[in-house]
Amino acid sequence: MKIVLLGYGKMGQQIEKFALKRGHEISLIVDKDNRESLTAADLADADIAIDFSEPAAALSNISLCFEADLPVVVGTTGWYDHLEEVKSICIEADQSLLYGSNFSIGVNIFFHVNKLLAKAINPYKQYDVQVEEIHHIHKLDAPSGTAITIAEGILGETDHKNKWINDVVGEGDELIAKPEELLIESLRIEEVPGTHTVLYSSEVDQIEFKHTAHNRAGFALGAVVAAEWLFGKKGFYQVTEMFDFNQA
Ligand SMILES: NC(=O)C1=CN([C@@H]2O[C@H](COP(=O)(O)OP(=O)(O)OC[C@H]3O[C@@H](n4cnc5c(N)ncnc54)[C@H](OP(=O)(O)O)[C@@H]3O)[C@@H](O)[C@H]2O)C=CC1
Ligand SMILES: O=C(O)C1=N[C@H](C(=O)O)C[C@H](O)C1
Repeated sequence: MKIVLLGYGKMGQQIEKFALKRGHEISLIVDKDNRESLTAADLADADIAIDFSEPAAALSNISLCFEADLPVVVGTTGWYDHLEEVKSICIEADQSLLYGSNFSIGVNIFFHVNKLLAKAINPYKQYDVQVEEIHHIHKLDAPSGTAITIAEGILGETDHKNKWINDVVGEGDELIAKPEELLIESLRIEEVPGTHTVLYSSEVDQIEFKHTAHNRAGFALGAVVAAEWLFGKKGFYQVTEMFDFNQA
């Protein structure tokens, strides 16, 4: 496939390596030198775009791909307040988009087991639940998209919580969650690629369910595999739809 990379930072550069290894061609890299002048015509020659840019850029990049009739895989997080709006536009305009807060296989298994765990613990009211995410200090959004997906997975299976709230440790006063609120605690530490933990605590014990990314390779390979999966399809998809264990 001829791939356009929208964003050429930490992720864009790793995605390029995996795309080339899997026999694809990078037909255009959009970075700070050409992004202001980019038009739909510049994308005409490509088969698919992969966007790992930044929260404020994702919506305009998606619009440009739709205008160019170009399927797009969106790994950028921090724009999910607009998800329903983008979904409607995508479907009405007969376009193709796949998005995911996390493309690694490990985290997608984690998403699946997280729901099973929440369902199993739901009858036992003595356990309170909290989500913790740790990322590098350059991250622009909080909570992480992955933490939001984890929290939504728990909210779908528990009777004890009705919404998530976010506390960024060290920013302002510490936020104390009400019993019905699911706290997502965000920590920013040096160059951590991404660590997510779900904690169930009772007076007598604690259950910890944790995923630690050692590097960004799993995210980057997953994004290329997602592009291969989306190519030739029409419609609006989430990365979870690529995995058989979610279809049961
Ligand atoms: N879904 C997943 O599996 C994963 C998602 N992510 C998400 O991907 C995004 C990018 O992460 P990461 O690569 O680490 O971040 P980086 O900051 O390293 O890279 C982002 C790049 O996007 C560029 N950029 C800014 N605006 C635009 C634009 N309008 N068009 C194209 N490029 C633009 C930035 O350029 P400049 O610096 O010049 O402004 C920067 O080079 C984040 O939202 C992150 O949360 C990250 C890892 C995994
Ligand atoms: O910004 C990052 O680095 C990451 N972002 C994604 C997120 O917000 O969940 C995925 C991964 O955790 C790394």
